[in-house]
Amino acid sequence: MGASDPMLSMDGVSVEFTNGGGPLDIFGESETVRAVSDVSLDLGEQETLTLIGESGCGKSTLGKTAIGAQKPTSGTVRYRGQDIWKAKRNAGDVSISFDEIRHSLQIIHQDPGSALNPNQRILTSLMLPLKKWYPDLGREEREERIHTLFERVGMSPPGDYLNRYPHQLSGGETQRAVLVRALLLNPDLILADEAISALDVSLRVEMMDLMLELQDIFQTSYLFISHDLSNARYIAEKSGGRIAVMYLGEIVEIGTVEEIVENPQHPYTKALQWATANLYEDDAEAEFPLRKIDVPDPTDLPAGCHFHPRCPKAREVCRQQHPERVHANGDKENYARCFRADENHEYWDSPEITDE
Ligand SMILES: Nc1ncnc2c1ncn2[C@@H]1O[C@H](COP(=O)(O)OP(=O)(O)OP(=O)(O)O)[C@@H](O)[C@H]1O
Repeated sequence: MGASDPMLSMDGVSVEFTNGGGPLDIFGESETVRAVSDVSLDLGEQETLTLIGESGCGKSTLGKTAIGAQKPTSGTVRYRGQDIWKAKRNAGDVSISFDEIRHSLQIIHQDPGSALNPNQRILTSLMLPLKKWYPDLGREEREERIHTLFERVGMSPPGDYLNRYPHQLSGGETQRAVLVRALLLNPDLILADEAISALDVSLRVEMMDLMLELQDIFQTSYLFISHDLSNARYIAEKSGGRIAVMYLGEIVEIGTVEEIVENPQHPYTKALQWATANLYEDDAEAEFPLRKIDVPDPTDLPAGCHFHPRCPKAREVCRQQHPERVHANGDKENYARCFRADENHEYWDSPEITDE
C-alpha cells in the first residue's frame, strides 16, 4: 500500500444486471439495467459519506460494490491500494487478502434482524464472528469485549440483553446489537444501508448520534445510504462529511452540506430539497421542480443527460450531450454533473425544450 492511497477508492465503477434471456424465458429477451454508472469516489479515514436518491437509483448496489460484496462490471475498487477483485482471485501481487478486506468493510442493513440468527441468543451470534476473526482470543476475553461494547451503546446491564433471542429485543435494541457486531471486528468502514429507516423518528436521531460518537472511538468511516435528505443533512453536519446524490446509477452531485443543501447546482438535488418539506419551509410555495414525475425505465435510459426528460431547466443540448463532472473553483473531489454548473457552457445559448 502506498502512503497516499485512500482507505477506499472506486475508479470508473459500473455495475450492470442482465435479467431474462435465460433458457426458461419463453420470449428469449434480456434486459440490462445499469445500476451503477461510471462512479469514481475516494473515502478517507474516518470519513462520512451519505448517498441519497430515489428508490432504485443504485444506492445499495454502489454500497455493496464499495465493500466488495458486489463485483463491478467494469472499473476498479481498491482497499488501501489493493484491488479487491484481484485479491478475490488471488491474482498477482496481493498484499491484502480478500478475507481481510471483507473483515475491514462491514455492513448494517435496514432489517437488522436479518443479521442475527433468530434461533440463537444474541451472545452466541456475536461470539461467532469474534471466534472466526480472532481465534487467539479466549472465551472470557470475547465475552468481555462484547460486554464492554454493550455498555458503551447503552445496553446495560449487558447480560440482560445478551441472553435474549432477537425477537425479544426492540427495533432500536436490535439495531444497536448489530452495530456492536460490526464494531467488534474493528472495521475501517461501515456501510449503513438504510440502517435507521425502520426506526421511529426519535430513535433515528439517537442512533445517528450514537454511530457518530462511536466513529471517533473506533476511527471508522461510514457510508450511509438514505432516501431522506434531512437525515443526510444531519449526518453530514454532525460529522463534517459529504453527501452524494444519485440518479439512475450516476452520482449527479457530491459535496459538503453547504454545497448540497445550501447551494445545490443540480436541478435534481433541488427537486430532492423540495420533496424534503421540513428543510425548506420558505420554499413551500415554490414551483414544482420536475417536468415529469415518472422515473425513466432504467433498462432504456434517455440519451444525453439522463435527467433531461424530468428537468425543468433542460435545453436542447441536454438531449444530445451527456454532462461531464463540473468541479467548482478547482475543487478536485466535489462536483455536479450538470451543464448549468459551468457558466461558459454552450447550454446557456441552447434553446429550451418545449415538446417533451
Ligand atoms: N440483483 C439484481 N438483479 C437485477 N437487477 C437488480 C439487482 N439488484 C438491483 N437491481 C436493479 O438495479 C437498480 C438499482 O437498484 P438498487 O437496489 O441498487 O437501488 P436503491 O437506490 O438502493 O433502491 P432502494 O432504495 O429501493 O433499495 C434497480 O433498477 C434494481 O431493480
